[in-house]
Amino acid sequence: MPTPDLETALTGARLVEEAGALLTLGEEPERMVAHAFERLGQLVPYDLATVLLREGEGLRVAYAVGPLATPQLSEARIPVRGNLRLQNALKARSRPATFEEDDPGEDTFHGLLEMPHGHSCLVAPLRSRGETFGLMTLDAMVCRQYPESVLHHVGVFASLLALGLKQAEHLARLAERERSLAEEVSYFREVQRRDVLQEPLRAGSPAMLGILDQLRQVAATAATVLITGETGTGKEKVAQTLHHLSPRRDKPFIKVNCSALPASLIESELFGHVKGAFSGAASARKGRFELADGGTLFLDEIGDLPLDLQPKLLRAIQEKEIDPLGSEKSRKVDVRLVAATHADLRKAVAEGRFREDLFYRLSVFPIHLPPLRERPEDIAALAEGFLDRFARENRRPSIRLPEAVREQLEAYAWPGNVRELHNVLERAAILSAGHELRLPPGALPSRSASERTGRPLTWEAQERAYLERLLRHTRGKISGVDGAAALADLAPSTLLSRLEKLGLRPKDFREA
Ligand SMILES: Nc1ncnc2c1ncn2[C@@H]1O[C@H](COP(=O)(O)OP(=O)(O)OP(=O)(O)O)[C@@H](O)[C@H]1O
Repeated sequence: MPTPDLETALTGARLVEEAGALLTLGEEPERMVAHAFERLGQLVPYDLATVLLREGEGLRVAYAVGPLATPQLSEARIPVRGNLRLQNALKARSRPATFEEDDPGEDTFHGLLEMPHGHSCLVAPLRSRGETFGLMTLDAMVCRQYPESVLHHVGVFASLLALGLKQAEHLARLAERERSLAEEVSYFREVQRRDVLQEPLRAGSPAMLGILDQLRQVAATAATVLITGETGTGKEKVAQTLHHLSPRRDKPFIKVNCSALPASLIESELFGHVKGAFSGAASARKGRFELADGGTLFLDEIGDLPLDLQPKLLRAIQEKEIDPLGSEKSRKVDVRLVAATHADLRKAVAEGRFREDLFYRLSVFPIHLPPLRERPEDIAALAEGFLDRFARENRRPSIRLPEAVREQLEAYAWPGNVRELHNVLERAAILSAGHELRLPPGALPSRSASERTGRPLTWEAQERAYLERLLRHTRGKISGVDGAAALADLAPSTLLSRLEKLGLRPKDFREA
């Protein structure tokens, strides 16, 4: 028959063994603490068991279990100042201690719980790497519940509990870090994918060649650049080119479209947020400013940036510092800012929709992209670039741009600018079977004279335009009284040979 002391020692050893197993299971911390304390209760009964973690000058109730664990206790703050027992327990070399609470002022949960005079308490330090990061406490309503003999086992239990808590904390931090890294990696993959498709800026007109010169000069500096121009004129292309010409080319080029995001999201998208900054912010997130650190941040449609965010952007540019949402600390960022807009920012300033100070700060180096109709000399270079890319991407032999088609393209007004040119050429390339580009009928919607450039068409382009209209009118019919030859007052064979010379096929107009 074991003596009571021996029995306590055996139960203690078993308990510590079991608690050790529970605390290294890698369970979610709440469950782990609850399970471990349940085992401990078999050796040292309690009405309240808690884990108190150091926070600022005091302690915070992180976990509380047992019949006395009221909701009021959870997350409650416990002052340490003026409480000698807690101060001693938190000292570097403190050991688990038991005492009877006779001075209500010394009571750990004073003001939170009503405990009888002289009830039993036990406090043990929680340590990691030599630092006491918290305390574990046991309280029982009755007197003399905790004999000195259990202190050793409670001490070993507390060490295991400390290890378990720290492990849980590290695992959570790792998981969070992994999640945020995965997000960054997928973001950069996307950016890189776009960069791989990156094509050089094409220029043939004096205006664009001049802009290219300006880009080379300003690229070397850190100056903010404002690019203006109609939609589709190549503002983003120019911003990318600036980045590639600059010493920042190996760092990220990050784009934010200020009009694509709801106003409520732009702030956190640009500047990031800390965990819990707003409901739904389950974890911290880096903003685009930080993602662009060392590189270039391209703010497209800057005219749509909400007025109340404009001072924050101004501060980011001037102080090179950002304040993530919910954070008390500013962060330094080294970002080259390029902004673009199709809107008239001066007008927006005059109407009070855009801050004047921000406008001046952004337009240190303005670049205006003229509409494509004002620089037809770019069209051949652009078209050849698009056709090369199309052939490469589709593994097709290269497609030539016939002179007559080029002239037609140059005579068109391009309301959608370079983007429209790209789309028209892509469609034409798909429909052209041979090595020469053929514009399908109706590829360039005809516009009223006032919408055109005013530049007279060449003879050939004029002839093509006429013949296309003619064939559309007769739905590809050549002979007969209502055929195209009769209407044009030409012999059918003459008409056919002209059509052939221009690469026009009557059958293309039949279904049109
Ligand atoms: N000079 C150029 N050389 C080669 N490609 C160009 C050039 N200008 C524009 N592009 C191409 O034309 C398309 C439209 O250009 P981009 O997206 O840069 O225009 P944008 O002015 O930023 O348009 P938006 O105002 O609608 O955002 C893109 O595919 C772009 O790569």
